[in-house]
Amino acid sequence: MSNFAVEHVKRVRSVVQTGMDRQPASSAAHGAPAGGSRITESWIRCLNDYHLDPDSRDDPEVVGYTELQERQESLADLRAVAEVEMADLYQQLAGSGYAIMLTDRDGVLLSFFGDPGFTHAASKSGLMQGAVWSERVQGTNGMGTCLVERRPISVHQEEHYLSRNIGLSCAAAPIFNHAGELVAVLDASGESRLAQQHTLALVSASVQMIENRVFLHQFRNEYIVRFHNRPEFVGTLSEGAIAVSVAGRVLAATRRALLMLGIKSPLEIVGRDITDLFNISFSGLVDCTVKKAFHPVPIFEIRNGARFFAVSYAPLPAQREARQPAPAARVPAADAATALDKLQFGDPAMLHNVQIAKRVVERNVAVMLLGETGTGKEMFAQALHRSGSRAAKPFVAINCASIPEALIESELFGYTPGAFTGARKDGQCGKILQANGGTLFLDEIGDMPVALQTRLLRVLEEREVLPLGGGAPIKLDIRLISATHCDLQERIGRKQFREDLFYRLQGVTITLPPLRDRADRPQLVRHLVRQESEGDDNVRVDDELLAALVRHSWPGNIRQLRHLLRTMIALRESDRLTMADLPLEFGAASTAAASVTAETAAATAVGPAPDANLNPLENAERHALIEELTRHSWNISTLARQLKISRNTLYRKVQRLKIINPDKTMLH
Ligand SMILES: Nc1ncnc2c1ncn2[C@@H]1O[C@H](COP(=O)(O)OP(=O)(O)OP(=O)(O)O)[C@@H](O)[C@H]1O
Repeated sequence: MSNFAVEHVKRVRSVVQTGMDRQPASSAAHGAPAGGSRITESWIRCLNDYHLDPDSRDDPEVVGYTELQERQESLADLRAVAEVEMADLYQQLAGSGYAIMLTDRDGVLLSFFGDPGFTHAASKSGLMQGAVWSERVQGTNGMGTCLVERRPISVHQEEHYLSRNIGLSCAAAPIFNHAGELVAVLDASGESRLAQQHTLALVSASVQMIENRVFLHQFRNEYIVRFHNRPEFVGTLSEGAIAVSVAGRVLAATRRALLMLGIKSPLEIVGRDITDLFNISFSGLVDCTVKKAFHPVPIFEIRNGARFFAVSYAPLPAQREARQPAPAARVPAADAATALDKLQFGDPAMLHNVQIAKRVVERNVAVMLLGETGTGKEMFAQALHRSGSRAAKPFVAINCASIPEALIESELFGYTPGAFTGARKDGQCGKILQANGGTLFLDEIGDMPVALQTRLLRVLEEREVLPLGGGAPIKLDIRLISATHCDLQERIGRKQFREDLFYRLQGVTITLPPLRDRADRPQLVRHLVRQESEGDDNVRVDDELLAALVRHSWPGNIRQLRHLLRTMIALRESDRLTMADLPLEFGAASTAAASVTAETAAATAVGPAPDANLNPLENAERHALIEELTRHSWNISTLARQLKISRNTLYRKVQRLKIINPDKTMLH
């Protein structure tokens, strides 16, 4: 234990045992925490009620993947609103080393936006999705203590109970639903030594915004009365809002509304007529608002006669329709949010991308995805497709770079029977038509031959297809998503890409960040480990390995990372993956220098010479497999059993990776 930690533990015990909590907050010199009695009371709970060891070195408690998903889904509406505010808050605090987090009522961390400099360190102390930050588990801390106290709180460095958390400064505020139940906590945590008052004010303002937005969303099908004692504040963060039924009965009110009206609990007013609250009939307020063109009108509160200014908003026509049962093929909005949300784990650029995508889900805007190979362009396209009302219709992907030029035309447009020599007798329905009603994903669009670009442009403009070899034109209804890793502007300059097609394809452009720039790499690694181990929560990556993976430059992006993890999981000796599980090539590259590319790594590898026809990752896998085969005397059956894969799978791997037994005997 460091001296610092020893001192901290002594201080915690002494404060708790000698009852120094009764000293004034200014007595910090005597050992009492600067945060005063609230912190001391929390320390007492931690020691006396939860029996927590202030120097506990236990791993942070993290819930399983399925449980995390269930918890996230049960707060889907709140998260959708909160994440927009979290992104804003993150921007406001950008550069100050803060992460913004949302926990549910049990302190389970559901959403995380990290500062790149802080994310990795944060994940070591358990600031990551799924981690439990209740006071009972993590001792005095922003999120957990806020949950116990049900009010905003700052917990600054040594005020934390566990010595392992004393590097952190947290500002947390509770989020309540309209029934007055505490449903979540918003928190900003960082390693800054600066005071927290400013941060706490920002966090509290964000919470108010979240509560207001969730309220307006939840009661979007009802009348809403919005009010304030100053007319210019109606419609702002500090307004009060009351949801009212068509009959003029109060359905719910925001916390701010209750505060302004001096009411302690929503139960005091829910179900009552609005005329019990204000000196105006509901229909009178509605008429007056319309007459005054939605300028706030003065109204008087009945109990104390206080004057307010109010506006009554009717449910919008489209929102009224939302009461009708949704058509069967429609995907619920929560699912829509989930497919796109699952693509990111707190990286600000990815979050921004997801937000843009959500905005265009139901608008038929062409989307252009840019990004290096393996950054997830196709996965993003699929999530966008699954998120909208086309989800039940086909998603058809075509890679313009991998089909021979001569075949792209028939692949895309199809042909009628006997259209050309070698054509199938019964003709072929082209990919564009296969995608009709759904989504067409044109990958590597930059590699499409110019003649075909002209044809595609015509199809997009006329919205119909004429199959190769003739036949009647067919009406087209597709959502178009295209992707490329090349610089289309440069191709346009060299006349290799049509400028008019470029503008047609680029209704909205979304740029996927390379893996090396993503702030959520630790969370992404854990997510991929979970997927590759088929949800087995026992398989974990230790800290040293995680640091090496996060440091690596990843020329092949997420694809390369996924393949490496797949190999390591398949070849693992135990469920705790460590540096020893890394293929040698990777280890050499990663420890030699963070910026070394996988190509260089393959060149410096010790062991079997890399095969020039394989990419660096395949060479890494090959190396690992040769080692395992050697250890098992090249006995395929034994190794297959050890790896828990079939002999056939292992044979295929051996062939694909061009592995030959040095004895030249058959593998057995
Ligand atoms: N957000 C993500 N979360 C988890 N896995 C991801 C994510 N994005 C991509 N992947 C994984 O990375 C791999 C590559 O993804 P994808 O094929 O979508 O990339 P791409 O950019 O289309 O690649 P290319 O340009 O080479 O076609 C896939 O295995 C995919 O599962």
